[in-house]
This record gives sequence, C-alpha cells and structure tokens, in this order.
Amino acid sequence: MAFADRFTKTCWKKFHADRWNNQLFYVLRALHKSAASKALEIPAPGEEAVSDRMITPADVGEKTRIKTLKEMPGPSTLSNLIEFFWRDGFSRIHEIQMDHRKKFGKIFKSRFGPQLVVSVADRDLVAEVLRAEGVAPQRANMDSWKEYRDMRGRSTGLISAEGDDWLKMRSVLRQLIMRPRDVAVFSDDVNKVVDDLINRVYSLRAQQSDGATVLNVNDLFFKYAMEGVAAILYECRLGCLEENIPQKTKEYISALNLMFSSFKMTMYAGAIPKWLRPVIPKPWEEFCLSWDGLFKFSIIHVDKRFTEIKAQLQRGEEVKGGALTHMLINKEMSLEEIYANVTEMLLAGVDTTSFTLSWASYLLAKHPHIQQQIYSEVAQTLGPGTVPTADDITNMPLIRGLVKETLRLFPVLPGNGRITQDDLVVGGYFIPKGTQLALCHYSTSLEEENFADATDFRPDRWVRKDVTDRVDNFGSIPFGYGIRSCIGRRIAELEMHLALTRLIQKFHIRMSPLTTDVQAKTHGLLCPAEPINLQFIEREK
Ligand code: HEM
Repeated sequence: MAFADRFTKTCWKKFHADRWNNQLFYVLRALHKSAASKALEIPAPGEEAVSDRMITPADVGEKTRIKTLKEMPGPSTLSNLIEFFWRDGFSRIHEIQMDHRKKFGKIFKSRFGPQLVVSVADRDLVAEVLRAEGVAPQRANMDSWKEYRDMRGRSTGLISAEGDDWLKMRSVLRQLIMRPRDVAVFSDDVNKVVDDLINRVYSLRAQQSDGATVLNVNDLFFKYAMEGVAAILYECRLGCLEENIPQKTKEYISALNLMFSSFKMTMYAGAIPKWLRPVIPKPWEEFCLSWDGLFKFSIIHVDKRFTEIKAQLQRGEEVKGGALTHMLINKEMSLEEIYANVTEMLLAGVDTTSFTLSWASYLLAKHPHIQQQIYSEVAQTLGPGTVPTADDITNMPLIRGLVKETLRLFPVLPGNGRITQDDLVVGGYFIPKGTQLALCHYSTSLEEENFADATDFRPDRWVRKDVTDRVDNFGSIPFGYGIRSCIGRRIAELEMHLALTRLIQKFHIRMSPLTTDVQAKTHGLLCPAEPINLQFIEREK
C-alpha cells in the first residue's frame, strides 16, 4: 500500500466519532481539524477512487454499477454547521433525520469537515447492515470514555468495551439477563418498587390543589426506573421513591443529572483536543466528575454485597441472589469489570426507561378510548386487584403493544451507530471498512411504507392476529438488533409492563389542564421538550 494511502488511513482512525448517535462530536472535531485536513488534502474514507479497492465499478454492468461515496447525496458541510450551530440542530436531530431522508433518500452522507457519516434511513438497508455484522460489532469510537477509565485505573463496561474484552463480558451478562425467563424471577422485587411508585402517586397528587395532578411525571418515573434497575442490579433498595431520599442516593441522582444536563458540555469533553483543555477545562472536568460520582455509587453497593456474601460463606450458609451475586461468586469477570458494568448499565437503564414511561402515560392520557381498551384487557386477564407477574404479561398483548408503539413513536435512541468492520455495499454504494454509519431509527419508525397511518398511536398494530402473523418490523427496533443489541431490554420491559399495568388498573390517566401538546427534543436521547403533567384519577373499586 502506498505511503500516502497508509497515512490517510492512520489519520482517519483519529478522526472517528466518539459517542453513539450523536453528531455533535463530529461537528466539533470538524471544527478543530478541518483546517489541518484541508492542508493535507486528506480524502474521506471511501471517497478515494473505487478502482483503488477490491470491488471495481467495471466488475459489474453499468446498470448495477456500484457507486462511490463521492456520488452519494447529502447536505453540505456548511449547511450542517448552520443547522447545528445557528439553528440548534442538536435538539432536533430526529427532525433533521426526517428532513434529510425526504431530501436525499434512503442513504445519504453528511460531512462535518473531515468527518464523514453515512446515514442509513431505510428499513431493509438497516436490516442488511445489522444482519451482516461480525462477532464483535463496534458502535462508535469511545476514546473519551476509555481515556477516563485509563486515567482512574478503571475497567471498561459493556458500552465502552470493544473486541475480545466486550465479547467476554457480553457472554457473561447475556446468560444472566438477556432472556425473558431470566428476568421473570425479578417480578416480585420489581412489584415492590411498583408499590412504592403507586404510593408516591398518591402522595404527589395530594400535594396539588385538585388532588389529582402529578407534575412532571418524568421526575417520578426517573426515580422509579432507578429504583427498579438498582433492585435488580445491586439487589438492594435505594429509597428513591421515599419522601426523604437518603443522602448517598441524592448524591448519585445529582451525578446522573449532571451527566444528563451537561450532556452538550460532556460531549465537548471528547471533542476538544487535549491541548485545549487548560483553556477550556469545564467539559472534561464535568465529564470526569459525573463518572466519578457514578462509579463511587456503584462501588459502594457492589462492595456491600461482596462483604455480605463473604460473611455468608464464612458462616457456611448457602448464598442466594440475583445477577450481582452470580457475578461476584462466579468470578468470570474481575471486580473492576463488575464495577464498570453495573455503572454503565445503571447509566443506560434509567433515562431510557423513564422517558418511555413518560411518553406511554402521555399517549394514554391523549387517547382515553385506547386507555379504556387496555384497561378492559387488564381487568379481564387479571380480575380485580390482582398484582400482575411477568407470566401474566404474556397474556396481555395490548400492554406489550403499548410499550412497542410508544417506542415506535418516541424511540429513546432516535439513531444508533456502527463502524463498519468490513467493506460493504449498501443501497448500491461502496462503503469501506471503518466508515461511521448512522442508523436512522426515528425516520424508519415514522415511514408510511413500514407502518400504515404511521403518526397514529395504535398499540393494537403489534397484536398478532394468529400464530403465523408476523408483526416484527425492522422499521422499529428501539432496542437495536443482533449481538450488540440492548442487554437490558428484558429488565426495561419488565419494569415498564408491570408499572403500566398497575397504573392502568388503579387510575384513569388524564391530561392536566397545565399540559397540552408536548413535542419531543433530542438531548442525547429523545425526551419530552417540556414537563408532562398528568392527572391520576382513582378508578371506582
Ligand atoms: C426503554 C428502555 C431502553 C431502551 C429503548 C434501550 C435501547 C438501547 C439501544 C438502542 C442500545 C444500542 C443497541 C445497539 O447498538 O444495537 C442499547 C444498548 C445498551 N443498553 Fe439499553 N435500552 C433500554 C434500557 C436499558 C436498561 C434497563 C439497561 C440495563 C439494565 C440497558 C443497558 C444497555 C447496555 C449495557 C447497552 C450496551 C450493550 C452492548 O454494547 O453490548 N438498557 N440500549
């Protein structure tokens, strides 16, 4: 390979994006590196002549000619910069996705200076990409996450790890929490958290003059989701739903909020070059501070459980427990790897679940007749006052449809990423190994050819008419697909199904006069742009 070619590739490795589904990174890198790359005349990966590569256009007829990235349509760098910096595109990434899909088609490229991202906005092409994945797919470059971990001597977890490290941890965790029956055993633990959620609804309603409204339901669901994930992962209760939250839990919530609220800032942490940190220190400092807080909390809880297990073993007692106990006893992962994994899982599992619960409640309130249909299903399946278990959920297709439909209309991750590990041909274009792909889940979810009356809220579209009926659809894959898909999917579903069933059983969920139409905005995740206030009116017993 020519020296220039090798040099180009080495440079490109450095340019790769840092965080999944976030284009901010690309823009920032573009800003401080574009001048250098211009001077060096470095082409984007795949924009070199195709004839330099293994597949050549001449190999196939002109009609089915494989096109180069150069020929791929897409917005210009300038229009992207204007869109993101002048028009706050960061909070409208989902809308921009739709807009670009309309303008440029199923596959298009976006260039932020030297960084090239190929967006795939078509159900079948997304399926093609994900089905072609190798054994250890890569989502995005995680340099800043890894840098923090190296600096503090910490391990990577499932989100930040790659290659063999990732494979090893994934195979351990897969056996513990991936299958519905593995998490079904946590029904009782989660139901205790749901009891607290219901009690909290009663006490929050009582604080309002109408005796019915819960202000900003996401705050409530955030605490529920955190308590629920922790009950499963740490095997203990944190007290998030209590009137007086314990100090350590409060500190953790602050760390999580800092991570979330300073999202844009922490994105700069990976984008601003190290030599600029003394001049602009805040992003990196906040990034490290958030991680310090998150790790500190996990370490306390993992160590606590470890000490209990050791004491039980010393007393010759049988040790029983859940996922954490299993990890600590089996020692398939080091203690550092366990710290990192529970930290990353808690981070991944709280906002995702709470936003989905907020949207689901909002959609129920907006569609009282659909809420009534779901209530009828719940009442007929469970009978009055029965507390549902995971097994009952299998007999309530509309509850499952409610969650699927909510995630179709409001996919918490509106887009996902992959770095191609082999040369690929997608949608007739040659995509070289090492290209950052953006899979546009938001736009495929709202595509009319994938879902009839796509903007309508119809949980029953997910209900199978008979055993041969297939309602799965690559247009909506909110948990991803394949070997690198969401490991916490079954935990999230259990928490959401049990909570929504009990809320629907107990209350009519109504819009509060304080809330009208709530739009979505992207803030890393797709979240409500303003607080959702809802009334919870007790059903007649
Ligand atoms: C509504 C709730 C949730 C949604 C929509 C969601 C969605 C996703 C998506 C789209 C991915 C990327 C998948 C891919 O790249 O193909 C992911 C990854 C991940 N999620 Fe979730 N998630 C949710 C809840 C949870 C929960 C509760 C946990 C933990 C208990 C969790 C832990 C993780 C982890 C660790 C990964 C990285 C997996 C890996 O790289 O191997 N998630 N999630």
